[in-house]
Amino acid sequence: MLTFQESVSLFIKTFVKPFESPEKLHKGSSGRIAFIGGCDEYIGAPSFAALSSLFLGCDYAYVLCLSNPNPIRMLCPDAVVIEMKKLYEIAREFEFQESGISSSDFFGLSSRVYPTINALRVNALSIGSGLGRSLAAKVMLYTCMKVAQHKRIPMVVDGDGITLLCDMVRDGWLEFPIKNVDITLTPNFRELLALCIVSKIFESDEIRKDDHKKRSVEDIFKEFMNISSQTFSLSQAVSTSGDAEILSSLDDRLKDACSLITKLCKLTNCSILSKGAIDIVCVKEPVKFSATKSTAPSVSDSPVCRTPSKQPKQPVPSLEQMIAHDRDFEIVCKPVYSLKSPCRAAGQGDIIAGAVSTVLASLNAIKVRQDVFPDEISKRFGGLACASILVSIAAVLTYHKYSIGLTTSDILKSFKFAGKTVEKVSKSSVAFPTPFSSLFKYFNDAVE
Ligand SMILES: NC(=O)C1=CN([C@@H]2O[C@H](COP(=O)(O)OP(=O)(O)OC[C@H]3O[C@@H](n4cnc5c(N)ncnc54)[C@H](O)[C@@H]3O)[C@@H](O)[C@H]2O)[C@@H](O)CC1
Ligand SMILES: Nc1ncnc2c1ncn2[C@@H]1O[C@H](COP(=O)(O)OP(=O)(O)OP(=O)(O)O)[C@@H](O)[C@H]1O
Repeated sequence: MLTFQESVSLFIKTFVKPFESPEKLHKGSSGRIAFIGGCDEYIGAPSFAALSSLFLGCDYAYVLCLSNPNPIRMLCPDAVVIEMKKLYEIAREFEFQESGISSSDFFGLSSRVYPTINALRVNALSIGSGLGRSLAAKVMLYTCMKVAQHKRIPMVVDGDGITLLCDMVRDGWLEFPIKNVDITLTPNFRELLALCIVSKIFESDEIRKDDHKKRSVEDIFKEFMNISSQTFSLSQAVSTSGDAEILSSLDDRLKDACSLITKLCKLTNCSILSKGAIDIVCVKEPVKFSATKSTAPSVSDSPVCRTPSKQPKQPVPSLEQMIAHDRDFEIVCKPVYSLKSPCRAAGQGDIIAGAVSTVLASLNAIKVRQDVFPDEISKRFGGLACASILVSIAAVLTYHKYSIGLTTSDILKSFKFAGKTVEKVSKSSVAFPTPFSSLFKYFNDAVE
């Protein structure tokens, strides 16, 4: 297993490798991604995600939105924007019904949109940025899971997508662990807490046993958020010294957060990039699809709407059962130390979702990179941590320029130089593994 810094550096080295032989490239070689997001309220979020992916080298971005597509087309003319408003309108009728929607109507709606999503030639799906929480959004989430499973492509679930996923598990429509779909979750603090609640992590024996100090998981969460000022300085020290492995000096509470996220990863069977003052990347072995034709993700036959207390038919297995069942379940979970911008402009999470999707699409699209890494986990870890670091650096550099006037659109403009930075670092003679200070310096040079 590679160290943190080795994983990130190797990812940087290999990320731009295909560009060395451009004659072999064609449109889409470096990633084709569909972003499913955007509703009447949120136009910016899917545009941020799609632009972030295009800026990091993705060749082709689709946006499938539940609203009028024209504003997104204006914001993001480089993306192919597909309108799914009809689904929204049909589903809305069911939302007004007293009894909610029946399972057969739900699956009916899903099968109406399945052909549209399945027809897209993509290496990854990314759902949730500004998706809203309508019934149509839920149908899109379920349908994307089916498509991702059928096409055997990675799927990123962000923002409202995570909230809907939690709702569906709570209402008995989906079960954790999610099987046969390669999902990476990118929760913010609130979404992480929702995932923990719905996965019943708080009830697992392992958590109770671990929690000598009898703190509730909510307390651990609060402390996790409160450590930001301490870990912020540690993070800065790591970034400048280039030593990302000073885990011995890690705050105990950050260790708690890592162990919690590792358990969540096991319970959900999803990789996780948890966003906050310190991003935490938790990567599991990518899904091994069974050789036989896969079935849809398990969804029970119960109504999907207005049944908040509906329980899953089968109880979620305990952590011990899962570990016993999945003996070779390998997981790496580490905090990502990086300089952070103190300005919390909304939409930064959407940029991360775009970057993460690009990394996963590119790993999926270009098989040659797979030989360079000793194992799948290091490769994925390097990619996700790299995405987090690049967005953070872009935010810091832009903050230095605009101070509190910083907006997410400004960060995106800087993020356009992430690709150039990665290319320069990969071609430079800086030591391997690359110190983060070098990454920062190259990014700064590129932006200026
Ligand atoms: N311009 C746009 O179109 C934007 C759309 N967005 C989308 O809007 C949807 C909902 O996101 P929202 O940001 O409204 O909802 P969130 O779930 O992120 O936040 C809801 C509330 O949770 C609390 N919260 C969130 N993070 C917290 C933290 N770290 N510590 C303490 N409390 C915290 C805050 O009180 C916040 O108002 C998502 O799909 C997202 O992608 C956002 O990305 C913002 C920008
Ligand atoms: N307290 C913080 N201090 C410094 N940086 C932070 C803090 N919280 C989040 N960030 C940075 O912002 C990024 C996005 O996290 P955030 O919690 O804003 O996600 P989000 O809520 O999904 O964003 P969005 O506004 O797009 O919905 C993180 O990955 C991190 O780099």
